[in-house]
Amino acid sequence: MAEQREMKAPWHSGKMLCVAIFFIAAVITLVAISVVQNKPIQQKYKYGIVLDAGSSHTALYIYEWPAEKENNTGMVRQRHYCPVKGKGISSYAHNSSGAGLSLMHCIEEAKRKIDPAKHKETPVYLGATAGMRLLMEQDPKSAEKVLSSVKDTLSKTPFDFQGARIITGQQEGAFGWITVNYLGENFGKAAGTMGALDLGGASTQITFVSNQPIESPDNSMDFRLYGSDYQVYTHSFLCYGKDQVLKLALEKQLQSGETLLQDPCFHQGYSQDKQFKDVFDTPCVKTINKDDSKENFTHNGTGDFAQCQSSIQKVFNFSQCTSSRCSFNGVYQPPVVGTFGAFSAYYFVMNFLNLTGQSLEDTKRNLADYCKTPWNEIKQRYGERVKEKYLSEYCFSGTYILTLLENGYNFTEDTWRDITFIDKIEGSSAGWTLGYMLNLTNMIPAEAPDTPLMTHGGFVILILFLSIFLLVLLFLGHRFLGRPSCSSPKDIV
Ligand SMILES: O=P(O)(O)OP(=O)(O)OP(=O)(O)OC[C@H]1O[C@@H](n2cnc3c(O)ncnc32)[C@H](O)[C@@H]1O
Ligand SMILES: [Ca+2]
Repeated sequence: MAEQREMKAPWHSGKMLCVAIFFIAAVITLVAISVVQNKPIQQKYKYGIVLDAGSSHTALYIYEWPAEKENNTGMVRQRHYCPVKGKGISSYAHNSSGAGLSLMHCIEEAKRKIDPAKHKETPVYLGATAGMRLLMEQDPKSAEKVLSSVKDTLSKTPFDFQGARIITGQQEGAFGWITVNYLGENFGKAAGTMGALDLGGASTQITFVSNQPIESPDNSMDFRLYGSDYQVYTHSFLCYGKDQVLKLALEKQLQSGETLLQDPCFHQGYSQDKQFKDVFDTPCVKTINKDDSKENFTHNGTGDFAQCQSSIQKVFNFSQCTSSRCSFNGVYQPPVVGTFGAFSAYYFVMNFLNLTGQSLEDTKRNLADYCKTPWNEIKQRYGERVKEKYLSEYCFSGTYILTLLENGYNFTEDTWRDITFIDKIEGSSAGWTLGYMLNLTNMIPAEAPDTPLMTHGGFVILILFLSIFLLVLLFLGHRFLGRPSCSSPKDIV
């Protein structure tokens, strides 16, 4: 017995040491595997640049996303925004080289914002919208020259230039819809998608998933995104952006050949001399100035919301419709359904007027009060912080937005509550640019990406659990079998 006891002590401590070493080695190995396999030590980011060459101005957006997760919904975020100084590229029709030059400041900013090691692999796209569509209609040679100028500038940057083109109204609407639903992480979810309302300077888009079959193929787009099928209704109204509609409304009031215009959409006390050519010199205005002996007219305000609304209604044609139902100008539109995000000028204007989140009735009452306010008072209240041109036009723009939504698209007191005026979602601007880039970089899969079997945290817990289980197993083995598992044969005598 004494001999046996003497033999057991060294074997016992040797075995315990052996078990401990085995356990520690197992934990280290498994945790190392978990770190290497389940989570990269350093997140690698990728970047993409889109220039939105709008009718009123150009803006550069930088997007970034973690390289390993580029197919997951909601991973791409806006990293930087740079507004180009001056007007949109279509304003360079008579000085085309200026169009490319105007982008340089934002390109330099992008070079500083993106790691130089990533410049070569960063795609850059330019998409032009309604301003260039109109210029292409009016003066195609100048439009081509402007496009060449921006292509020339962008191809000389260190980035991977992928093209500068005029996008269609359908694309503009559809990519805006993709952007808001990608950022809202609505794809592949049972709750459904959000419609998109974009109001620019020269065109406006409405895009949503209808609950009825779409009667007109021109207004229908099919997508399969993240494992779900979507049939989207979309329409872009060229000339119904807020700058062009202002011209249409002035044209209607100037038709009598008057040189004094009493405009209910501008504040009482507002008075400016304006040139006829600023109203008539656009392909959106089909009539010509009948009396070209006069260059100027005086634009006075009378500040009357109800009269302003009737004057704006005249720019819509509600009488002809060859489909079962129309919005305006004979364009087919199914009834609006679901929630809507309204961005760009919808947001700028309604946010300034403090008219977001109110009922349709309250919105109208408050806008009527605003329009009634004399111009002097408006200037005193806001003149310091808002550009005078924008300030003078908010009554007109707000009334146009209400008329377009209520009389144009047929939103009612009820469905008005489904509209949210939005600027950004999770820090990224609502607009077509993100959806455009996601599409061109193939970052929206048709099927839902495979979900990882387990989260990183879950994996580490599993490893720890397995380690403890191993330890218990070894302990029980020692206790009941009484055999050392890693001693040398010499020890077991
Ligand atoms: O889509 P298109 O029609 O090509 O035009 P855009 O892209 O240039 O149009 P934006 O959405 O940038 O702007 C829409 C309009 O809102 C105007 N705008 C921009 N900022 C504004 C602000 O703070 N307040 C009022 N209006 C503003 C701008 O001049 C345009 O007339
Ligand atoms: Ca736009």
